Amino acid sequence: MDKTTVSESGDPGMNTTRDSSDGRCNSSNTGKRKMNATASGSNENASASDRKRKMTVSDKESGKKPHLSALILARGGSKGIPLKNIKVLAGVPLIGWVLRAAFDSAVFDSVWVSTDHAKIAEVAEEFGAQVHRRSPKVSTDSSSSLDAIQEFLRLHKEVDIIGNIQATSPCLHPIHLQDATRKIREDGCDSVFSVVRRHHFRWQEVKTGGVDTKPLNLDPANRPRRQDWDGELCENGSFYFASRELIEKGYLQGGKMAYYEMLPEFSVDIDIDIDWPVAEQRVLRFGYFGKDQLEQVKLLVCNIDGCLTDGQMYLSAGGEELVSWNIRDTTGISTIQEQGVEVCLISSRDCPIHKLLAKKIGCQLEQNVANKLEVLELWKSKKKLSWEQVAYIGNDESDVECLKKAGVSGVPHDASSDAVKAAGYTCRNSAGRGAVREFADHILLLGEQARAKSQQKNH
Ligand SMILES: CC(=O)N[C@H]1[C@H]([C@H](O)[C@H](O)CO)O[C@](OP(=O)(O)OC[C@H]2O[C@@H](n3ccc(N)nc3=O)[C@H](O)[C@@H]2O)(C(=O)O)C[C@@H]1O
Repeated sequence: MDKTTVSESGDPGMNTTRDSSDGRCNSSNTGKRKMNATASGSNENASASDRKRKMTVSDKESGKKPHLSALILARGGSKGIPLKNIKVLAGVPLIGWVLRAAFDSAVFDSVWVSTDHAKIAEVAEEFGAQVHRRSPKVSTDSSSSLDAIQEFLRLHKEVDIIGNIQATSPCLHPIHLQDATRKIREDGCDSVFSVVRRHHFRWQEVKTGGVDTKPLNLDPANRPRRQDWDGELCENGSFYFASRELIEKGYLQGGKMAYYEMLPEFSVDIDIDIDWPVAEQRVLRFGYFGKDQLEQVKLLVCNIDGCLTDGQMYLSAGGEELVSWNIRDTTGISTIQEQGVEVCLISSRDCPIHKLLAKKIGCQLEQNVANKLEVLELWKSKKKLSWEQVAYIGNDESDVECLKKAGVSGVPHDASSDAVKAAGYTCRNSAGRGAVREFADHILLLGEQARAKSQQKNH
């Protein structure tokens, strides 16, 4: 059966659409804004064996807890945006955003990325996911998500339920996945998918009878005001949970269905390249930045060479060493200092110009450092800070340990691959070309989020 048939038979959102096509805008219970199971729990497209199988999903009799796998599909051949699934969005490769939410939700028995591309596999493993190397057959432009999920299930017999999370919706939070999982595990749903409520009047294109269009979900003689209409539920593409049995039969939605309503600010769906900058802004405001971001950063330590400078050495004819830096970066440092974050500079070299620079921008400086972590630990304990209050930006192997320890860590775009792996944030800008400014902005934004979160907690 195709997707349309499935939806028509059971999706409460689709029922709203159908009823509205003759001008009636059907009300649903808006009190249940967050999560709403199919009211009747009816199983219009499920056979008797489907129902029996549902027992298997909840596995009440055997007592075995069904294995729930998060599965992120990330093929390499995306058309609009090349290698979209690992393109860095606000400092994190696209799949990283949803992988972080999946792990922190702690609801999955396993977390997988299905890919046909070596680099995507590498990034997936860096984020802790297991990798399913899928066949080229389910990786073409015309292969559907369902094809790829079915292939995964054929090769992973231990999995009972799939939570297919789309990387193209990066504003996902652990709470969304926890709520959806409850619908599966506790309420016995066979499938749950995410939606967003929209108040769009839709018109159908008509090609016959001299008429161009007809209304699909409104009566032009009686146009409802937004506040008098509950709107419609639209798939927002964030996730689709479904039991093995449903998927094997060719459905992602069916059986006892529930939808999970996400607020519009979390409903991002990157489809084409112009969506990217909008998604970036959205994720900075509403994305999930991990569990440990509630502390305000109090100290930023910056490796001078290869972060503040571009790592180039200049010599004058007289043999004098010259260093250049970018005013954007020093402005970033001043801005963060004004916000109460102390900035310290560190370098493995000894250079008189570093001293002048540090004095000019009012930073403590440690030069000739053989072990940067030792210095970082010393500053941290002298200033009585926790690691969560320390941010570090570095660019090469000697920075890796500091990047791993600091609560907030960043690297310029052109940092070494070891440093990139160890850091939480990869700047769009390169060393000496605005990376430090960008990282400072990132820290300030995290600070805003921390403040917002603690205000929410206090209310
Ligand atoms: C579950 C499902 O049907 N997902 C489809 C979604 C969904 O209908 C919408 O998001 C709803 O808003 O639409 C598509 O969405 P899109 O093509 O962007 O794919 C979503 C994510 O899944 C990966 N993918 C998809 C298919 C496949 N065979 N392998 C994959 O790795 C993509 O790389 C991307 O990260 C579409 O626009 O064509 C195609 C997707 O297949």
